[in-house]
Amino acid sequence: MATDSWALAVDEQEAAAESVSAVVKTSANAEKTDEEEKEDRAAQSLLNKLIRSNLVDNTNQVEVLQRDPNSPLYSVKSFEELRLKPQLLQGVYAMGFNRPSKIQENALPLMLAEPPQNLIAQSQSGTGKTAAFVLAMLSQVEPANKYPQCLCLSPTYELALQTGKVIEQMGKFYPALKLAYAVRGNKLERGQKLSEQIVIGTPGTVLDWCSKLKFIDPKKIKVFVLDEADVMIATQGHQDQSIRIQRMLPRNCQMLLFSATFEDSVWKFAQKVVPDPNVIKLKREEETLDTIKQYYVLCSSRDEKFQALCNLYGAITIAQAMIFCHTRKTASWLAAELSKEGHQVALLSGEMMVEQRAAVIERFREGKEKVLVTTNVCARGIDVEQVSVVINFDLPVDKDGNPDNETYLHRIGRTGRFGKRGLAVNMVDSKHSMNILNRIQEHFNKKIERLDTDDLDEIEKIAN
Ligand SMILES: Nc1ncnc2c1ncn2[C@@H]1O[C@H](COP(=O)(O)OP(=O)(O)OP(=O)(O)O)[C@@H](O)[C@H]1O
Repeated sequence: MATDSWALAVDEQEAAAESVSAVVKTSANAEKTDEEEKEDRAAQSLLNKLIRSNLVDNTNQVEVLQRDPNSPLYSVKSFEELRLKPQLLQGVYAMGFNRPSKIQENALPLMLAEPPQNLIAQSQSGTGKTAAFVLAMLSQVEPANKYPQCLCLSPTYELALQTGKVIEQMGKFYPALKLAYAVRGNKLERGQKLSEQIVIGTPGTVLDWCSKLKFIDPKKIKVFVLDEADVMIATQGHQDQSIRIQRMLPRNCQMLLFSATFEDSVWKFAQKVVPDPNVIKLKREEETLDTIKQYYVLCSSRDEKFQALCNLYGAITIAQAMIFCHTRKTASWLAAELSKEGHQVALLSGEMMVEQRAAVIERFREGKEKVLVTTNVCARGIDVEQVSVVINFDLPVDKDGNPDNETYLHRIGRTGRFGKRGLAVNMVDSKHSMNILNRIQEHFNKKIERLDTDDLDEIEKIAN
């Protein structure tokens, strides 16, 4: 098709699509609001926890900023060096941990020092932060004392439960140790005092339990952990509540704060909650487009995009692919069409409960399905490492309709550790999306080649 008539056709198509999307936007299936995006951060974090069974590798150096720059930098290569109580070491080994993770190497000696040190630590999810602070809590707790001594704040009930599970596993050789969940809906009788040694909960309920209801005596807390600080501050009110709780704790209480990211707002918050901190940072591995072959295909309609996709599948062997769509509606349509063609398709959709989403990703990861169709919001922050083919059925744009370069990079980029070659195919169906594609090319200064999916020889070539 000549470019002009293509452009004309897609303009008409786009105008029609826009009127449809206006209807979609006002319906319950509308694109996400900022508020929902914030909730998503908690969901994302939970998803990562649910599907992760191993540590995430990272070859970046750990950056350590010690409160006392004169004290020697101490790092451990084994858990024995930490002189943990025997039942704790037993717990660590029972979890299958042989040696400390990269962040644990530096964080554990600081956290277990005498006197215990305050710490702010940032590293991407899956690098062993939870295990590290659970170890710090368990090494200080006195199971014989029947009152709360360690307090851990989590942004949501579900995240609190996940941390609780780690405490239970790691602490299983402490028979007298008990754990309480300070979460909404967990009602205690007035006047009661908690006997559990570790309390984990969400800021609102913990604050009530420490102040109004007095179930916990904050003055007896020895270790205070604030987990997922970046998710925490995204939730209305959590920041203030956390600060109010922190103010009730004794001066010598150890304060620990963990976050996967470290934007300015998190850093400011961290400094308010953790006095005299040591700071540990582990940079996320940089993703690059260097090992990726990038193409675009010109289409004039959604059906043509689908046809192009079928042609790709007909010509090359694709072990596993991830396909990104802009809306849930397109994603469900595409998944249904691909199933009709006989593909084993998994659909990741925003309506699903977080556990259902985790199950879908898990199955895909295990190779039970070969194609994963998803919207961007659903898959943000989730690494499915083995995927070598990524299709942008719709290009990633932000809410103002500008190219979302960061998402583009995250969808198709590879880090050093998965430096395998990959293939990315972008479907372009309007002047507008061509413009987005051009801006993405400019941003990364990387050429995206045109691919004619009607030409089988050409497709075969790209696979080699
Ligand atoms: N030293 C270790 N050796 C082996 N596995 C470990 C070690 N430390 C943690 N793990 C495992 O690695 C995975 C990620 O650890 P963990 O949950 O502590 O990371 P995290 O940084 O807290 O992640 P998130 O931010 O998602 O909570 C878990 O399955 C955990 O059991």
